Amino acid sequence: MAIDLGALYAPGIPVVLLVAFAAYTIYAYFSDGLSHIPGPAIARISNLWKINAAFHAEMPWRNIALHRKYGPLVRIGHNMVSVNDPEAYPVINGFKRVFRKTKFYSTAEAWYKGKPLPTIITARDRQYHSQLLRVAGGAYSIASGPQMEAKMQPLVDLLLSKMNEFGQSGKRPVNVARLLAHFAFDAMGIINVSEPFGFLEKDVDVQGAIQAIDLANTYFSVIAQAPWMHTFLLGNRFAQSVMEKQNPVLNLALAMVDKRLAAVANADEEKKPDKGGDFLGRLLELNESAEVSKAGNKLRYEQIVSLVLANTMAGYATVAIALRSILYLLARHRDVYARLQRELDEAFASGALSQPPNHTVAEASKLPYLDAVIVEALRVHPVLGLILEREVPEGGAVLAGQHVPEGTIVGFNPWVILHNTQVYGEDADVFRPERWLEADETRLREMKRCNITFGAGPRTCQGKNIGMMEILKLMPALMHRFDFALANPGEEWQVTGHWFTMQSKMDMIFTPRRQQ
Ligand code: HEM
Repeated sequence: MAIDLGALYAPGIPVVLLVAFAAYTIYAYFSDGLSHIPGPAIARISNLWKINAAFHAEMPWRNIALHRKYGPLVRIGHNMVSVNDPEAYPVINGFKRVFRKTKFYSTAEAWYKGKPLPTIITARDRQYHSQLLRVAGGAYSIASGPQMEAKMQPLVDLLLSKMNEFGQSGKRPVNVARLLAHFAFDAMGIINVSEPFGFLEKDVDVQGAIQAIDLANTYFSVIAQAPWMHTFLLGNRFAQSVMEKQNPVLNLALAMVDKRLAAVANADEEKKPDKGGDFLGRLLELNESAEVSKAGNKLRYEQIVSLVLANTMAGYATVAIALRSILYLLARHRDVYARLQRELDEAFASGALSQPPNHTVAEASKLPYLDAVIVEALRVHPVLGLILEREVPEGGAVLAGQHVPEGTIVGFNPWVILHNTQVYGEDADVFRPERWLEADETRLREMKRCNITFGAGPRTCQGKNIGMMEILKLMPALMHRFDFALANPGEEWQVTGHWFTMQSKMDMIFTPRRQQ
């Protein structure tokens, strides 16, 4: 009699699968030593929760909701804990016991000559990062000085004239999200090499760089939730042999560096490009200094390119997002708008702000309500929407009273901590600049301590002063020249909850306030 092998094995296969699944679940649940930390069931055994949240571009809001349900520590993936406790802040972001960045960041690296090119933002190795920072640190400070402010002025003027031109003096809606992206990208050309790329002037996405960053933002936000996936997709020699040469942002960075190096090499002493006048000039100058050589920190060509590349990506996206938030939130909150307008008008009338277009960043930074509006807009809508991942070092750590083993991925999502109701009040989700002016001393100190708009600790933002310079240069001039309002006030803007929390669908009408 023939034996039907299929019939014999058929009931066995589901049982084997079930047992294997149960064994994996128990292993995954306990193996990372985090079973005492609460979180959604799926996040306790896999990375599916966070991949799903990133895939749907909803990480900021889902991450906030989890903390409101489970408390200050939430397990959001295998071996990963999201933190929302101000006391854990100095532990994770301290200078003494550094929690290094995770592989999450490596997936954002461009490739150059067949290898990933770590930047000052993505670098995980402490020594490598320190070398970049030791040389470049000085270049970030000079780029926000008065010389740079003067170089930025024509770009501000151009933006205002484009708002008027495209809006036909207040008669047509303007795609302001696009204009601000063009402004912010050109601003990085000025910061790096004193020259805009031409986004604003020509109203084009130069070399498709903005589209490339948008695509990279989507890819990175999802894939970085399980970095091993990157190796099988774009993080390998085969994919990069096709893609490397077609990376428009890398190509822009290479072109900036090559052009400057050629100018330096060819010009006679008197015609040499203004050395300290922009980021790259100052960087090259510092890199040639005896001090840098003596300390063995001299940067190689590709490291210089990586710094210019990092600035271009980070500086464009963050400032574009910040400016969009400020404009949109002002347009939505007319009482705030009116109060800010009064402050600016009085400042122009009294001379506290010089007459446009000559007001300075130093003058604008003294206006309390303008400052509160900017800080509050960046708090309500942080530019980064994912966790700033860090690895718990040897010996583990105590976070929110719980032991977390070494090797665990931990971190703060700016959206979570900046919407923390214990720190910012029960109305933490509301845009209310007054909270920064009304808070008593203790509360204000805590609000500032938890303000990770620009990151924190050893990996804090190097371009903060540059970003603030752009915002403070633009906002008073814009509000002096135009009244602005949403073209479609009945519709919400669109926000992408990825790494860069990009916004769109916020067209506005810009009505000239004075005779031009
Ligand atoms: C409103 C504007 C900006 C905001 C809100 C912002 C925010 C941030 C945040 C949150 C981080 C930390 C990221 C992390 O821990 O993973 C960061 C890092 C960084 N940002 Fe910015 N940024 C802004 C503008 C800029 C500009 C204009 C530049 C360049 C000119 C820049 C260059 C950098 C660099 C180089 C780092 C990495 C620092 C390091 O790891 O050593 N940022 N930024």
